[in-house]
Amino acid sequence: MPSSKESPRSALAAISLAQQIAFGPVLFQTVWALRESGLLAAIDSCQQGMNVADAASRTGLSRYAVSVLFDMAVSGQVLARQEDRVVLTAVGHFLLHDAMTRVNMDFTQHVCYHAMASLLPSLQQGKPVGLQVFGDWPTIYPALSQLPEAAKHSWFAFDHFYSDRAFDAVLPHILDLHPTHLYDVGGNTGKWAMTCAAADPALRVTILDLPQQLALASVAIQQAGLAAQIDGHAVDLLTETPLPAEADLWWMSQFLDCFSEEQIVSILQRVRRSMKPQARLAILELFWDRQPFAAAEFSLNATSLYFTCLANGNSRFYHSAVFIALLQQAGFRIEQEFDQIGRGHTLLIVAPSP
Ligand SMILES: C[S@@+](CC[C@H](N)C(=O)[O-])C[C@H]1O[C@@H](n2cnc3c(N)ncnc32)[C@H](O)[C@@H]1O
Repeated sequence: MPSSKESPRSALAAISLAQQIAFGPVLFQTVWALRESGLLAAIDSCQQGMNVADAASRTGLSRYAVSVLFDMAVSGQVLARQEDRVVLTAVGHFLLHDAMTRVNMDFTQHVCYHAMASLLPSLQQGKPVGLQVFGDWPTIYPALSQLPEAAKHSWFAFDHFYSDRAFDAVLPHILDLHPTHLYDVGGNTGKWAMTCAAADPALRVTILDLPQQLALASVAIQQAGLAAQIDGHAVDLLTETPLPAEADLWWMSQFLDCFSEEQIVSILQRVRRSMKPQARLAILELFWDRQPFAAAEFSLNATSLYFTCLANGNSRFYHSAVFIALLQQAGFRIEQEFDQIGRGHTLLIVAPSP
């Protein structure tokens, strides 16, 4: 995949990439069918590769079905032909075995695929028109607990895949601040709250989130036996409801990217007004400009369009300079900054400006 800084070198390479884009959804569904039918795994298990007849008898698919899948997958460089057999290419190997690729494909198929056909009207109207695939909701957040099972599972797996890996890496930085009461703003299913509570039994954690999310989180917290340390505060951060003011550390992980620039400034200004003078705000975010790999930048920019089409119509993964300017506009200054936490996250420790 060329990065945003490279273009295909020749006209032939460029028109070839253009065809891959033109038929991109077809290749995606081909790989999905290969994976879900068990064909990718079956081919992987045969050292000598697999021919059409063997593949048909292993999967119950017709020879016709196997042959069209094989031909497309060879053209898409997922499979390679060796005489009358096919083997997995390196791309096919990652499509089958790589956990990140699987989580991304599941999210694309179960959450985004049908909705993305409404990208243009979503952009034109500034609303997540694609969300209508799942029902009549203003944003995806109050709908999360009621999505169809496959979409719900894939949404949470996608969200957790990235934040879980960052949580372990970021925990020592947070414990270094010696918080006594932490507000986990947009705490979702309570994973971070539970990670912190388990790491420091003296720490109190309050999750601030929409009531629907708190209901999901409280079940997990009860099950983990951490209800004495973790409580919840139901709040819609997009309303002017007063915020609690007890915490010495406010925490926002993959939260502010759920909002537009104006909403981010408004939320941060309200948090700043509620913060105790010595309190700090820790922000864990993904910035597309701080990714070391072109594929990571590509994935973040693709996910921004999920925000456009399905989440709320006006949010995105930001360029770090844009985001930092919003922090400053809301009256915060950066005290500490750590890049490459987990899978491409950045941790910002910020304080209210004097
Ligand atoms: C992308 S999830 C991040 C979850 C978690 N912090 C993590 O790092 O995995 C965003 C969270 O923000 C919450 N949220 C979205 N809009 C909100 C609002 N207007 N008020 C309060 N919470 C909101 C959602 O319910 C969800 O739990």
